[in-house]
Amino acid sequence: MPRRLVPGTGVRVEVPASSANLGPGFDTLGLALELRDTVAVQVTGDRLVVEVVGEGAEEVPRDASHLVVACLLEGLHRLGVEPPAGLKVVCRNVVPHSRGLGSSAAAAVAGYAAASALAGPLDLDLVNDLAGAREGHPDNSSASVFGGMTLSWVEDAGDVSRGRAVHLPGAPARTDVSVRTVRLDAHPDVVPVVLVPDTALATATARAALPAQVAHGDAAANAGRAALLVEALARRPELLLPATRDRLHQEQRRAAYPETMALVDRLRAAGLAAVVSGAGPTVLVLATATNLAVLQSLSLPEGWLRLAPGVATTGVVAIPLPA
Ligand SMILES: Nc1ncnc2c1ncn2[C@@H]1O[C@H](COP(=O)(O)OP(=O)(O)O)[C@@H](O)[C@H]1O
Ligand SMILES: N[C@@H](CCOP(=O)(O)O)C(=O)O
Repeated sequence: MPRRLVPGTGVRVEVPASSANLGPGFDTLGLALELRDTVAVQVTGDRLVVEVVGEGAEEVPRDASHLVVACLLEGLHRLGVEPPAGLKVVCRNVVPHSRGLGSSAAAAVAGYAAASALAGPLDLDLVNDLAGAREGHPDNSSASVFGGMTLSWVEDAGDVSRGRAVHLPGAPARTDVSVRTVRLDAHPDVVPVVLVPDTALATATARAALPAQVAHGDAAANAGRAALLVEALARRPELLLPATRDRLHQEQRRAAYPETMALVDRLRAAGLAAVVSGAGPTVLVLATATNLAVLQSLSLPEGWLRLAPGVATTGVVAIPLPA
């Protein structure tokens, strides 16, 4: 028998943006950024009301297909909670959409976290699993869930250690993946700076530009750089420039974001650890106290915005709302 939520029950969720890949850590590494979307959910009378202010307000739907709402309803269903007859969902969006700052992952995390917190204590592992499965790559969503720097991987369906899978009678088939994450603190000298253009690129479009196969040498080179990057980000920021060299995805997507790659090339030539943020077109610079002034002295192309949001050391939080 599904549980029912009492009208008046509510929760406010705050979820950080993320930058994925960080160069060679394709689909694996993420860094949470202190730019937060806020979603307030209240169980009400008889209909769904969705209000949106801020980023994406002109574009996103106001019905059950809204990404936060869809994940919220799916999460409740998986947790054996009857979808309430009425819901008010108020979204205050700060994370730019389709720029490579993990807005869709943040929205999914917000929806699943709200469901989990309404059903009981917030279960971060469950949220990580569901959001990673929905996104199809766990790098952004894990950073939004746990904060800091995250290393995520996916267990195979047959792996006995797959852990937190949820099977409920009547629920849709569970995904055949289980997301695992290790969270690390970035070195305090690392200053993430994002350079955000005024043009959008859907992640799905950028993923479609990737080749189906990669050369063994490129894969081996990336494995080495990704391993080095963990050490550079956590303990030795002076190694960030070589550690952020990628051979698996950035060059392969150059045609999808030529201005982004031109900027990455220019910044790297100036000694800055610049990479494409996620699937672009934003550029992420992992600056340090020693080279921040160089970055600040460089001009940006017309229409680009420079932000230094800082690392979000905490991930998603859920705060109960008074009835
Ligand atoms: N806060 C949000 N609320 C509703 N939908 C969102 C939200 N954030 C992102 N989306 C959806 O996700 C799309 C962007 O996802 P995606 O292409 O993966 O880019 P990003 O790099 O920003 O995650 C938006 O066009 C919108 O459909
Ligand atoms: N690993 C993914 C990351 C996508 O990040 P987003 O912020 O652009 O959604 C990829 O590179 O495709």
